Amino acid sequence: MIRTVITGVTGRMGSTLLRLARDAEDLKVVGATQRPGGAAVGLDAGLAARQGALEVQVVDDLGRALDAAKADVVVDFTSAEVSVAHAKACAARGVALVVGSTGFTPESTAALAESAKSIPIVAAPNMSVGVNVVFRMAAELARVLGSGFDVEVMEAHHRLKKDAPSGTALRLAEVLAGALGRTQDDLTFARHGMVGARPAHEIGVQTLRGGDVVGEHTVFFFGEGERIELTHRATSRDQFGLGALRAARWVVGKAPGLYDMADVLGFQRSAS
Ligand SMILES: NC(=O)C1=CN([C@@H]2O[C@H](COP(=O)(O)OP(=O)(O)OC[C@H]3O[C@@H](n4cnc5c(N)ncnc54)[C@H](OP(=O)(O)O)[C@@H]3O)[C@@H](O)[C@H]2O)C=CC1
Ligand SMILES: O=C(O)C1=N[C@H](C(=O)O)C[C@H](O)C1
Repeated sequence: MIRTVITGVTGRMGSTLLRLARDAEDLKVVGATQRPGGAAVGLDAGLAARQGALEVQVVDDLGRALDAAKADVVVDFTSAEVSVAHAKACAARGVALVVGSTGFTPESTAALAESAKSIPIVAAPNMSVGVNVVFRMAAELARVLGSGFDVEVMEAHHRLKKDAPSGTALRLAEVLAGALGRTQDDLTFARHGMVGARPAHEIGVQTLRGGDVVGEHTVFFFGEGERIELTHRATSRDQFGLGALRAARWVVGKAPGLYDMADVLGFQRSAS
């Protein structure tokens, strides 16, 4: 049994993860957290996530949850800032970590990498198998099509999403830039006013927000007289959750390092 702690259990992903983990035969949920002052603190985690009772009490501090339960792994979908603090709590106790949070800055990424010097961490902006295949397909298309096609990324998410563009769209843009020999400086995140003709080197990233959209990403390759669109549509959060639990099984017992879903899926080996 892999002893698992889920953070942010009343969140959209936290409650999804709790349901999927309790249904998994090889995982045991031994801890659950919510932010300090959250209404679920002190309640049964299953009931707090609007599911059946689990007999695990929600606590407001990951360190305390880890001290109370001998955990193998923490699965964390909260926010970048909170995930950095959670990584420190895991590093102090030698517990492996899976991070799905997005909105990382270069500073928070560096802080996560610091914790990954003492524990194995899988961090990925999108844990679905489909999206990770799309990353590879997008890079391949960009390489094959080359500079004759204008590349744009568009993402759509529900109205409650806090960060923009999505972590997935940012990763797509980085992957495309890498494949085309371009850099972060070539990414354009908004256009408004007299912006002039589109420079060939640009990679545009556009954000839509509304309703209950789970997550949609399209890469457009606009050519002369033709275009290619590569789209992934998530219609359920379960694929993110199942991917995260696959990462949780994989990461336990690995050497310290910062890993990606590509490592989990066997696409590459790139601990840093
Ligand atoms: N990698 C992937 O595949 C995916 C990544 N994501 C990312 O995961 C993150 C969460 O998304 P989502 O579930 O939709 O967001 P939610 O806002 O629904 O969930 C986040 C939860 O974390 C809780 N939280 C905040 N601070 C703490 C803390 N200190 N300790 C414990 N819990 C805390 C929040 O509580 P409260 O609301 O009370 O503040 C909330 O319940 C986002 O960054 C999102 O982009 C989402 C889907 C897939
Ligand atoms: O916040 C979300 O909902 C999602 N966030 C991730 C992102 O920012 O890429 C992944 C997924 O699309 C859902």
